[in-house]
Amino acid sequence: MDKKELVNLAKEARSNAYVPYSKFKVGAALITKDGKVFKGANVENASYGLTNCAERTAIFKAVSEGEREFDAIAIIADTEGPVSPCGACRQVIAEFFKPSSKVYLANLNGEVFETTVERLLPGAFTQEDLNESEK
Ligand SMILES: O=c1ccn([C@H]2C[C@H](O)[C@@H](CO)O2)c(=O)[nH]1
Ligand SMILES: [Zn+2]
Repeated sequence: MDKKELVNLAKEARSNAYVPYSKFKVGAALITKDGKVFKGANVENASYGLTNCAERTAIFKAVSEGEREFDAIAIIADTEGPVSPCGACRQVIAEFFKPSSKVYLANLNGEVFETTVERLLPGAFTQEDLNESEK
C-alpha cells in the first residue's frame, strides 16, 4: 500500500463524516503492521466537546477489533495546507504507532505532507514513562 492509496482511503472515509455543527469533514485511514486497513471520520455531537476526530475514530475502530500495532496513517480535510491533527489525536497516535511511523497529512487539492509521529509529538508521554515509577 503506497501513500497515495492510503490518502484515497482517507478521502473515502471523509464522506461519512458526521459534522452538522462545524461542517468540517475529516477522513483518516491507517494501515496495521499486518497490512489491514481501518478508516474513520469525525463524529460530532450537540454537546460539542464530545466530538471524536477522524484519526481517533480510525484508531479506536482498529484497537477495538484487536489490533495494537500500526504502521502509517493518512488524514485528509478541505484545508489550504495539510490538515493538522489536534493534540488529543497526536497523543493517541503516539500510543499505537512507532515514533518513526509515517503520517500523511493531505488536503483535497492533492497536496500530501509527509511527517512522522515523533515530529508531530516530540517527547510524547508513553508507557515507558509509566514504567519508570516501578524502578
Ligand atoms: O485533525 C483533525 C482536526 C479536526 N477534526 C475535526 C473535529 C471537528 O469535528 C472538526 C472541527 O474541528 O474537525 C478532525 O477530525 N481531525
Ligand atoms: Zn483530533
